[in-house]
Amino acid sequence: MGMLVDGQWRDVWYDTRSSGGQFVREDARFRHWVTADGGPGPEGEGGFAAEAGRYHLYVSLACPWAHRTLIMRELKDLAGLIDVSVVSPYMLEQGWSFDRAEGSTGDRVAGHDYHHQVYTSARPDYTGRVTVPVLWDRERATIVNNESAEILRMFNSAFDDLTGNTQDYYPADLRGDIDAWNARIYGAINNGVYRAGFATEQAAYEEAYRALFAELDHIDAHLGRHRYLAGDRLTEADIRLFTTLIRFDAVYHGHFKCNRQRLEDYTHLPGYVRDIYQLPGVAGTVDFHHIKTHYYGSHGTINPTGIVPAGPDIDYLRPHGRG
Ligand SMILES: N[C@@H](CCC(=O)N[C@@H](CS)C(=O)NCC(=O)O)C(=O)O
Repeated sequence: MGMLVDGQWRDVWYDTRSSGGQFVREDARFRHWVTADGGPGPEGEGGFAAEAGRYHLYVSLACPWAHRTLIMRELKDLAGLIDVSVVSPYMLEQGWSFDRAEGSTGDRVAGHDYHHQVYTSARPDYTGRVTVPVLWDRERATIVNNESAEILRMFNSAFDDLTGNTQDYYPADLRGDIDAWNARIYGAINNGVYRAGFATEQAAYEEAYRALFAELDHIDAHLGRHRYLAGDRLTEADIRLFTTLIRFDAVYHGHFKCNRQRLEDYTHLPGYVRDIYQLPGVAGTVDFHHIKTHYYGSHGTINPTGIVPAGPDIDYLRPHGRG
């Protein structure tokens, strides 16, 4: 664990002292956009046209943010156009690293040993955290974007002419609703589990814990009336929620002390998770070995022994009863 400062790797843990024991997530730094014709995207310069084989996705199978992009890649038939490198599940002194053990792939573009080298090859004097996912452009040899929410949007539409898949997970008529769900789910749930787990003061932990379960309660009730968050259509808001929920009982409940109850103890959330898990292509993106090994094996301050729990034993393929 660490970060780059002026292109030099420093092995430092998150600073929670300056924020009253709270974990504060840093904004991603690379914000360019791939567009169908290479024209400018909403936040970045142009010059990144959608092309088969040009872009590469660096992910961790453990990471819920990277997981979103892997799911969208499946749902949008992008696997043949955008290839993937999978980092080692362990994030230790050098941060994310590359090897070929345990289902990792190594760095398939440049053969780097460490993910921070991907960042410094894009920007030699980079200062900031070194995170996954990263969308890499082979042609310009740089990072296009390292913010999963934006990579998700690009995957949703930029490559449609190449794939012929025009399924829209951010449809214009539902955007207000989707944006509202995303905002509350990011704070209370996606980032909320981390705010609970990485808190270093009791009050900061309890505040995150309360907000997390209040929001899960709210969503569980909502899912009693609707199949998905925005009604009867699966949208990106569901994908963004799913990647946290599928990790909940295996990791966040124990490791991050989110233990008021298990996700499986809710009424509607478990079937909703299975519904999404059973969509074509999704189950193949879920790797519980990487998920558990990463969290329990990488956070020495939280789990010093590195013992990885054997359970839970949950069958995500049993009927979901929704639909
Ligand atoms: N806002 C980013 C966050 C990504 C992120 O924080 N990824 C984690 C893994 S789950 C990471 O790489 N952390 C390394 C670090 O913070 O040093 C996104 O959604 O893409």
